Amino acid sequence: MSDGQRSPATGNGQIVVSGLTKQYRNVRAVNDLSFTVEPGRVTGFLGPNGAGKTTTLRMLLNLVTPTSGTATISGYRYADLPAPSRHVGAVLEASSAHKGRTGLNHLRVIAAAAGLPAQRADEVLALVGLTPAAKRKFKGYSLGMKQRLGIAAAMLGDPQVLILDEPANGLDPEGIRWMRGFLKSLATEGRTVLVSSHLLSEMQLLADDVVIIAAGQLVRQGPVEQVIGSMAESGRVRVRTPQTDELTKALTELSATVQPDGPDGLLVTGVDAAAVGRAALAARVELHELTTERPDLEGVFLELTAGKAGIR
Ligand SMILES: Nc1ncnc2c1ncn2[C@@H]1O[C@H](COP(=O)(O)OP(=O)(O)OP(=O)(O)O)[C@@H](O)[C@H]1O
Repeated sequence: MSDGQRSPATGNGQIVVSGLTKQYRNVRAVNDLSFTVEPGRVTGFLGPNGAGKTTTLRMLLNLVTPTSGTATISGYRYADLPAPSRHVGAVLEASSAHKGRTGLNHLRVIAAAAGLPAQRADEVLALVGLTPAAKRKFKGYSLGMKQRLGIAAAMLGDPQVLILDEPANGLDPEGIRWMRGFLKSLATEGRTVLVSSHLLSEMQLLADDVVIIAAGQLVRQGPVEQVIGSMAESGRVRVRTPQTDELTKALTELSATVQPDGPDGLLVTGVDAAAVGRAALAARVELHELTTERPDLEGVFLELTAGKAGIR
């Protein structure tokens, strides 16, 4: 609450997912998934379409029953938290509300149902910058305003933990920038912020940590820079040369993997740019370009999830 009151079940805000599995009739949506999410950080939950992100978040929030495994928030299963709405705020899809209701009234109704003071509605509207639209009807809200209203509702109980499913969906660049600043500031206050997304470039700007899943399974978890760095070691070298055949032969002898890239280009993995340059010199091959490609999160993500069908 704004007066600093916290739920008795506040705990540390850590999220622990352990051996979590969800089997639907024909689909194993989540498959023995384990990861942790720390307070004071923004954690990006990444995966291609159908990877199991939404199912995992719904299991965390007790909206879907796991087939096996556990998901806890501050040591409690969501259903066992004494005052869940004061401990965990969630935005699972763009906010829906009674079309004729104003944004402020929408929040007041939710606050009343959760036993929170009506004044909290005004406070959270201000928090998300919607005060000027407080008295406007929901049906006139833009998608960006609806997203903000959803976040405002999630913040009513001043939660330690915030869970958002694709919050940047449909936002314009200004809205995305606002969201980024807002979520970072919540983490700076010591809250746990877990955000699912397939917008990898956005996650690179927003997240401190990432959890990457594909086909229901963990692919990689760690600080963004570490995940990118671990891939950078096996980064690609781009080469342009009029003598592609000679260079391919020389590099293959070094056990490098060489792929053609246009008529005079090669993409080389398994050796660094210096090794490619030395091999070219030794083989008297003329080089027109020699570049190490530093992978960004998008590249890491595609590489890590390659071959794992997202849609199952
Ligand atoms: N209620 C359900 N019944 C049957 N299958 C389901 C159900 N919910 C999800 N699935 C399937 O489980 C898999 C994971 O879906 P989920 O929505 O969790 O993925 P996601 O990573 O959130 O994907 P997206 O980014 O597309 O939202 C998909 O194959 C989906 O079709």
